[in-house]
Amino acid sequence: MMQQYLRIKAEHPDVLVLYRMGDFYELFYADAEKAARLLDLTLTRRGQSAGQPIVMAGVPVQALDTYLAKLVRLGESVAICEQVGDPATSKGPVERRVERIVTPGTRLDDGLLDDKTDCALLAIAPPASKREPRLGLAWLVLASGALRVAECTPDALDTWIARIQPAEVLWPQDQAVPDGLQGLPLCPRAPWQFDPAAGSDKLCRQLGVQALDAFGAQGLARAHAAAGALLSYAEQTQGRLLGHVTQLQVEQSDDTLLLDAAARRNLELTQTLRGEPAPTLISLLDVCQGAAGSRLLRQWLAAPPRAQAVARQRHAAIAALLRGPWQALRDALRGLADLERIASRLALQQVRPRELAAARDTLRKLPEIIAQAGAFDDPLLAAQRALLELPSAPLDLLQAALADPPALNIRDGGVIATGFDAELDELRAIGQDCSAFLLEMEARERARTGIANLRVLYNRVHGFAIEVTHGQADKVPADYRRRQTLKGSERYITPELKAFEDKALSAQDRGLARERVLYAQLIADLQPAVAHWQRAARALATLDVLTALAERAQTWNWVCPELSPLPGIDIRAGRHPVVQAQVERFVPNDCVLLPSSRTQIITGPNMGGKSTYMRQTAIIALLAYMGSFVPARLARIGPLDAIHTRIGAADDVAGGRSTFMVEMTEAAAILRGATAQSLVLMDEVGRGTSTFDGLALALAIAAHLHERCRAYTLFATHYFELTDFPAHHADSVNLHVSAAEHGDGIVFLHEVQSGPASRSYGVQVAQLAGMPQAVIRDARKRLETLQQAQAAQLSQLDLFALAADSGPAANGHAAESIAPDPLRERLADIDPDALSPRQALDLLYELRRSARGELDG
Ligand SMILES: Nc1ncnc2c1ncn2[C@@H]1O[C@H](COP(=O)(O)OP(=O)(O)OP(=O)(O)O)[C@@H](O)[C@H]1O
Repeated sequence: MMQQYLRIKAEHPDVLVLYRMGDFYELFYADAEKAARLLDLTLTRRGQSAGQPIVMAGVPVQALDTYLAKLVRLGESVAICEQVGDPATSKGPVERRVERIVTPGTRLDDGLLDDKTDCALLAIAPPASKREPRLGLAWLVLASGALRVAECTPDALDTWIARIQPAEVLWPQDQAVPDGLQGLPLCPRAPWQFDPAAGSDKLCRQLGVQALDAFGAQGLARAHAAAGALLSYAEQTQGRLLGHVTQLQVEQSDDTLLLDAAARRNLELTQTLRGEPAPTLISLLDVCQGAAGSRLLRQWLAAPPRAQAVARQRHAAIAALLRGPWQALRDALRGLADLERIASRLALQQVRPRELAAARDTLRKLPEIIAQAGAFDDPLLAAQRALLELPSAPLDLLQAALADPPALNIRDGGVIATGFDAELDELRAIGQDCSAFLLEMEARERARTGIANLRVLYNRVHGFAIEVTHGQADKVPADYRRRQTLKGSERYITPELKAFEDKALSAQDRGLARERVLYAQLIADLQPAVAHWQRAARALATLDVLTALAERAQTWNWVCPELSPLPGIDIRAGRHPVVQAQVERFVPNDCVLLPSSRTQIITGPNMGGKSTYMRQTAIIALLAYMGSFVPARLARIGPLDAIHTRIGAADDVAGGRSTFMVEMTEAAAILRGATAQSLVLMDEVGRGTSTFDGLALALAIAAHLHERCRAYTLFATHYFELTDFPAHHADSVNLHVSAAEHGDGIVFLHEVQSGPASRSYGVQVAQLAGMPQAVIRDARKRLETLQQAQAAQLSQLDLFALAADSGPAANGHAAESIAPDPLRERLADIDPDALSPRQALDLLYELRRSARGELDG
C-alpha cells in the first residue's frame, strides 16, 4: 500500500495528497505534518516503511468538505485520491486514483466557493522578448465556464490584476516573479506549458473551431501561450475535459473604463479602506435576489464598458422596468437555484442530487418569469426573456427521474424517483416488503414461543434480529441462535430470518448500485442542457441585476444619466450614495467639468466634504457607465476612458514603500496614463513631505494634469497657495466647501461653492476632535506666528512665476533656466533721479498692480 501511495505522491509532489483508506482520508510524512499544523490534526506513527516509522494524520470522509475549505482558504492545493477498485475482488491494495485536485483557483464545490464572488484562475505568459514587451493573460472562472484572454504591457499588469482579482495565478517557474504578482497565490508551472502554438491548438480544440478568428483571438500569441497553460492545468485538476467551456472573450484594455487598483480601493467599491465588505458601493447596490445576480453585478461594476451603447441599453431597461410592475418580476426571481454553477458542475460530472433538484424547481418556474418579463416593452428585457425559452426534454427527464426531494448523497440511495426504472422499483419493493414481513413474522413468533414482548427488528449495523428480554430467554426455541447480548435483552437469528436478511440486503446493495448507474446515466443524458442552462442562468442574472438597480433607483430617488458624445461631466445635485445612507441630511452638490473648466482646485476645512464631493463625482460617472441610474437630479456624462484617484495615504510597509513613496508612485502612474477623457481625483497631493517640497510638487502635478494630460481633474488641497492656480491657468476654477464659524468653533455646511476658501480651520477641527484646550490655545498662538513668517517668506518666493515657466515645459520644451521676471526688469530700468515725486508715486502704484497680477489701467 505504501508503494502505491508513494507512486501517487510522486505524481503530485506540490500538493497535499489525501489518500482514501476506508472511512478516512490519510496524509503521510511531510503532508501529514503540514496538514496537522494547518488543521490542528493529531499526528500518529504507525508501522514502518523503509525502516522509518510512517507519520500520518487523517480526516474522516464525512468531514472532507470542512477540511478542504480550510486548506483552500489557506492557499493550499489538495489532491483527492479515491479507492476506485472493488475491495471485495481486489488482490493486494485496492486500486486508487487521484480523482480531482482542489486548488484555490479551481474550486467548484458549493462549500468551497463564496456564492457572491467569482473565483478566477489566471495564467500569465511573460513577454517573448525584450523588444516586444507584451504579456499574455488568460483567465477562467471554472464555476461558470467563462474564459477570457487579453494581452497587455508589463505596466498595465497591476490594473488587470486588480480587475480580475485572481484566486490563483499560473506563472512559468523559470521566470522572475514581477512585483505585481507578489502576495498572490502563485502556482509555478513548467515553462513548456506556455507554448504559443500548443496553446492556440488547445484553444481551438476546447472551443471546437479550426481557427480562432471566430472569437477575434487570432494573432494573440502571448494570450494563446497563457491559455494553453491555463486549460491544461484546469483539466488536470478536474481529471477531465472542460465540456462547459465553449466560449472565449477577448478583452482589450480600452474596451472598459479603466479603474486602476488605487481607484477601486479609494472609491470603496467592494471593500472599505479598512478592508470590510460594508458600507461600500456594492453593499449598497447589491439587493439582488440570487447569488448569480450578485456576481454579475460585481462584474458590471468591475468592468464598465467604455462604449456608451451598452450602458444606454441597461438604462433603457431600468426605465422600462420602473414604468411597469417590476416588483412582481423581482418577486418571481426570488429563491431560484444557481443554475450557472449547477450547469458547470453538471458538465464536470460533480453535480449532486439536491443541485439537480434545485435546477428542476428553477426550470419549473421559468414560464412564470417569462410571463412577468413579458410585461415590459424593452429590447434588452425581451432578449433575456427569449433566452429563458428552453427545450422541455431536460426538465421532463428531471421530473421523471429525480425523487422529490432526493437524498443528499447518491451513495445512500433515495435519489431516483419511483416509477422511473422497473428494475430499481423491484429491488426497492423487496426492501419495502421488509416491514410487512417483520410484522408478520413477529406475530407468528410470538404465537409460537408464547413470548408476548418478542420483537423482530432491523438495525443498519447489525442487520435483522429477534429480540427477547432476559427474563423470557428460557422460552426461546432451539432454532434461535444468539446474535448479540444487550443490557436488558438477547438478540437471536433464525434460519428463516437469515435467508430473508440475505435477500433483503442483497436487494438493497443491488438497488444502490442500480441507482448509481441510473444517476450517472441521468448526468450523461443531461449534458446537452449545459449550454442552455448557462444561457438561461445569464439571462436570469441579468434580469436580477436590472430589477435590483431599478429597486435602488426607486428607493434612493436616482435618475437616468445621459451618456453623451459631447465632452464633459455635468452633474446637478449629485450625492455620494454610501455617505448619504450614513448621514441624517446629505447636502447635494453640482459638479461641472468641461474642457473649458476642466481643473477644479478645491479648498476648505478638514471634514468639510472635499473627499466626499470628489468621490461622488467618480461614483456617479462609474454608475452611469456600468448601466445604473445615478444619485443626482441630473447627470450628463461625456466620453470617459479612465478614473484615476490619488486619495489618502497608506503605508505599504510590507512592500517596503513609505507613505510618501506610495503617494508619488501612484501620482506618477496617473500622470503617465491620464488623457483628456480621464477623470482624475487628487486629494491632498504632496502633504507627505515638507511644506515647500509638497507645495511645489502639488503645483507641478496640477499643471501637468491640466496642460499636458488635459484631464478632468478634481484637485483638493490644503495649500492655499494653489488657489492662485486658476489665475495662471485658463480653463481651471477654484471651488471651496463651505463652513461657518460659530464662536470659537466651526459648523460644516458641506456646500461646494465657487471661489477659494477664505481660510483653513484645522485648529477648530482639532478642537472638535477633543484636543485639550491648552493645546488648542498654544496652537492658535503658534499659527499666528507661522502665518506672519510665511507671509514674509512667500512675498520673496513667487511660486507662480515658476509655475508659469513650467508652461512651455508642459508643452514639450524643457524650461532649463528661470525666465526673466518682468517686475525685476522694470525695477532695474528705473532711474530714480529722473523721476518727479508724482511720477515716483504713480510708478509705485503701477509696480504694486503688476506684483498683484492686475491688468494695467
Ligand atoms: N455633502 C455632504 N452632506 C452631508 N454630509 C457630508 C457631506 N459631505 C461630507 N459629509 C460628512 O462629512 C464627513 C467628512 O467629509 P470628507 O471626508 O469628504 O471631508 P474632507 O473635506 O475631505 O476632509 P479632510 O480634508 O480632513 O480629508 C463625511 O464623512 C460625511 O459624514
